[in-house]
Amino acid sequence: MQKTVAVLGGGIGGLSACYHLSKSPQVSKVVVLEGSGRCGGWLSSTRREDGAVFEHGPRGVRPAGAVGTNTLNMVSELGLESELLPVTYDHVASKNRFIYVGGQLHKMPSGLGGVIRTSPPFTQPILQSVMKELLVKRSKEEDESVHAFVSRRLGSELADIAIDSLCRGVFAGDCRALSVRSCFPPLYRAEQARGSIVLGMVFGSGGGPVVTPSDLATRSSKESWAQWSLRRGMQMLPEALEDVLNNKDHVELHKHAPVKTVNATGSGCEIKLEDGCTVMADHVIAALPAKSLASMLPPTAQPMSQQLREIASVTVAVVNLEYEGSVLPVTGFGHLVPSSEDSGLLGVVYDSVPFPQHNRTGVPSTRLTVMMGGAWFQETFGDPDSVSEQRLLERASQAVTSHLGVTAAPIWSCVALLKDCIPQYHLGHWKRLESMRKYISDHNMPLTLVGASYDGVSVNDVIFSGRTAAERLVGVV
Ligand SMILES: Cc1cc2nc3c(=O)[nH]c(=O)nc-3n(C[C@H](O)[C@H](O)[C@H](O)COP(=O)(O)OP(=O)(O)OC[C@H]3O[C@@H](n4cnc5c(N)ncnc54)[C@H](O)[C@@H]3O)c2cc1C
Ligand SMILES: C=Cc1c2[nH]c(c1C)Cc1[nH]c(c(CCC(=O)O)c1C)Cc1[nH]c(c(C)c1CCC(=O)O)Cc1[nH]c(c(C)c1C=C)C2
Repeated sequence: MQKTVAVLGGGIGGLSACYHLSKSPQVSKVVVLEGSGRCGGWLSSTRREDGAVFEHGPRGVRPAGAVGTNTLNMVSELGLESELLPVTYDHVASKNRFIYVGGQLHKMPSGLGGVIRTSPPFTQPILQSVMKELLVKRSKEEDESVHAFVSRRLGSELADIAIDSLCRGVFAGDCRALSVRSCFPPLYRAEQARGSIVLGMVFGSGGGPVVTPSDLATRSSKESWAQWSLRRGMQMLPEALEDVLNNKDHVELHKHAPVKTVNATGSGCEIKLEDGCTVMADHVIAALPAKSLASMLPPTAQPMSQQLREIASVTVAVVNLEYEGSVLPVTGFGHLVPSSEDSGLLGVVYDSVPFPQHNRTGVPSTRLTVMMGGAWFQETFGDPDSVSEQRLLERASQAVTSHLGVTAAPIWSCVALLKDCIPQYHLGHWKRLESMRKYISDHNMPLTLVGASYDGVSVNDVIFSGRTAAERLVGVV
């Protein structure tokens, strides 16, 4: 029987689900309901008339692994190949990443030399921690914080500085609260399968999907791409998806359509919008933040809503700055700041280094992005609804001056407050997911969960979750 499917949320996860559903002959109609006036969610780029592009959300996608291959396959199908801006592994933006410790920038150790030598701010060679790791016993715990896991296996110095910074640079989160099992599944699996991260990396630890690469994905691995963006910014990706979907007769894409409630009927679902309209569907794919979905479910689904509400998220202030000329004292991807150095200042991306194509044309300039807040937003800036743009701009400019010695004032800036933009997979996240999915199955709910709140926050993970949901629904996997 053919199905009508409603996709709630037109972020990259919802668009990906819709794209894959729209290819199936088993789906007669797909209705996407997006609450805001644009699709794409956190993929948002400002394009200036002089050619400059500024990213407010993601700025680079990794081509590695099955999920990276899957995204490149979609990019190829969308005809975006000529718009790609690849950055290879031998590019300075891939080789140089810095951390700001003790008031100074330090290059993160990389390559064999970096692992053998003692590189400040670390007080011993990383190789020493790696050798000792082989001897550490496997844990019997079902989950552990990222900090506890790394302290136990690699020592507290790496946990306090490197892993603390990494968790801020990916989740804007606190490694003492984040779950290793859910945030870094390959690390967890390596210990479970091989008894060691190092052995897991060398011999593999199983798990993970397999995706057949397109010519584009094959080219990316032959050419050693470390990351990629698009000529007119990451927003090109949802725009291209939207174009394709708008040209399909059986797809309806509604913007300004905030969903209020979702109720299971005997044979499907009734979706009520804020404006009073009703949409009926055989199945619902919810590609919304967990908290938003929780507020839509009926009181009878309280155990499910409760679990959804337990998936926290953090607010990040993203400040784009543009400077006249070349102002950076170092060159690389950017720098991260461990929480012990300055908890409210997460890091600075040197956007002009990986993607100089996004600089304004003609006149030299430097584009930087300062990211602030995350798990430390409230203690640093107070209530997100009360903090002024001026305060955020001043804090960001100050950081550029003190960390990078840039004394000139920015010639252009943009402050964006991204409320609840990155979900936090806290300890026990895997159990919450298992229990929610069991609840859905036990109650025969015509509902699938998609998006960053569940199985990975990267653009690749979210796109893959949309595809998996669509394919499971139509019985491909
Ligand atoms: C600052 C920042 C930097 C990042 N950097 C990177 C990076 O470099 N690389 C990378 O891979 N990933 C990065 N990410 C992560 C990635 O961008 C996100 O995890 C991903 O875009 C989330 O997609 P989503 O579709 O799950 O959710 P969202 O983008 O949140 O989409 C959900 C959609 O649902 C809509 N919605 C909400 N409520 C309702 C309602 N009631 N009714 C209807 N619609 C509703 C929203 O308007 C939104 O469009 C970054 C994220 C942020 C915030
Ligand atoms: C300073 C804050 C942040 C910076 N980027 C993000 C935050 C919160 C968000 C983010 N960055 C990445 C991802 C996707 C993860 C993935 O699995 O692909 C997300 C959600 C990519 C990323 N950025 C950094 C790392 C180490 C990674 C993981 C993938 C990779 O190795 O490329 C480091 C990093 N992020 C930021 C800075 C300033 C920085 C390091 C110098 C900004």
